[in-house]
Amino acid sequence: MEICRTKAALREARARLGDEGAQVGLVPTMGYLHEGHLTLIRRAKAETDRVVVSIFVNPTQFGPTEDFDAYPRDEARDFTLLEDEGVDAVFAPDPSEMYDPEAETAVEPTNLSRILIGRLRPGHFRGVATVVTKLLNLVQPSHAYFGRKDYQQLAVIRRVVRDLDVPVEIVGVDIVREADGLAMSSRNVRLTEEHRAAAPALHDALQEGRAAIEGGRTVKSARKIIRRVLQGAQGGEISSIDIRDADGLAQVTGRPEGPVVILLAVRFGSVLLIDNMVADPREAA
Ligand SMILES: Nc1ncnc2c1ncn2[C@@H]1O[C@H](COP(=O)(O)OP(=O)(O)OP(=O)(O)O)[C@@H](O)[C@H]1O
Ligand SMILES: CC(C)(CO)[C@@H](O)C(=O)[O-]
Ligand code: BAL
Repeated sequence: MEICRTKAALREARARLGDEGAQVGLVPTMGYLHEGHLTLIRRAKAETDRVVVSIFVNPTQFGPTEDFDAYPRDEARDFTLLEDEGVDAVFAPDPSEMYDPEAETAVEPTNLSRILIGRLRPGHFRGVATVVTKLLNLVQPSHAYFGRKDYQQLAVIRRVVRDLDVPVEIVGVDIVREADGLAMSSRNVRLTEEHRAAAPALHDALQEGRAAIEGGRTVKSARKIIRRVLQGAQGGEISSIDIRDADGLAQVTGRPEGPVVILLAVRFGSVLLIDNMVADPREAA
């Protein structure tokens, strides 16, 4: 596995990997890898000839009071895991390598990046869209893999690629969960024992919300049910409960007629957990 610290080293590795028209899969991550990340990597391995993983805790997607410094990191362990998965190259640059201090260009879908998580984390999706665009330009993959756990992020990236004619196939991968339903996330290690025990309430609430929508309830009624379940989570502070059109994330009211996505954000101490689930009333029993 080639370890690339600079953009120049990455471009050289990419040229070698892409010989004879090989298809290249890119899996962008912020490291501290878990089974969710490994599932993305295995999918990339199955669908492409060569796999590049990036590990970069991107400072520009964190707000000034957010957890950039506290974000968990363990590069040595990550490299071992990637080696074991048969990854061909890893890109792990310092922020100073990634960003020219004089850069003045950014990428941001104007509407999609300002709703939902974009309201909770102003500037977040501008940071994500810009760094992902840079990674796509550097690696020039045929396919790039993203988790559905970050549902809005996936929508933002699809929008960017479509609007800017980026020649890549974006692949969404289902959420990988712990046995008790909690969505895997690098930030889960920062939960206290009490908060960790309460956190599966997000998954419980999503399941109840989905059952309500698929049972013909209105959005308002489903939100009420979800709120009640989340209020039982000791130490959890509800940041947002949203039920939106599953494709474009437009607002939905009344009784949904097509697929919707239920999006939750709950704060436990300084850790913001997010999760989501699609509900389709046409699946009603
Ligand atoms: N449980 C999961 N199931 C599927 N994909 C996941 C899961 N967790 C993360 N991913 C995906 O892995 C990629 C890298 O995510 P990232 O490195 O931010 O990990 P993370 O666990 O989401 O961390 P955090 O949410 O704490 O920032 C993203 O595309 C993300 O959606
Ligand atoms: C896509 C990403 C690697 C961009 O920094 C990040 O937002 C993440 O890990 O989901
Ligand atoms: N996986 C989302 C990255 C972030 O929370 O910044």
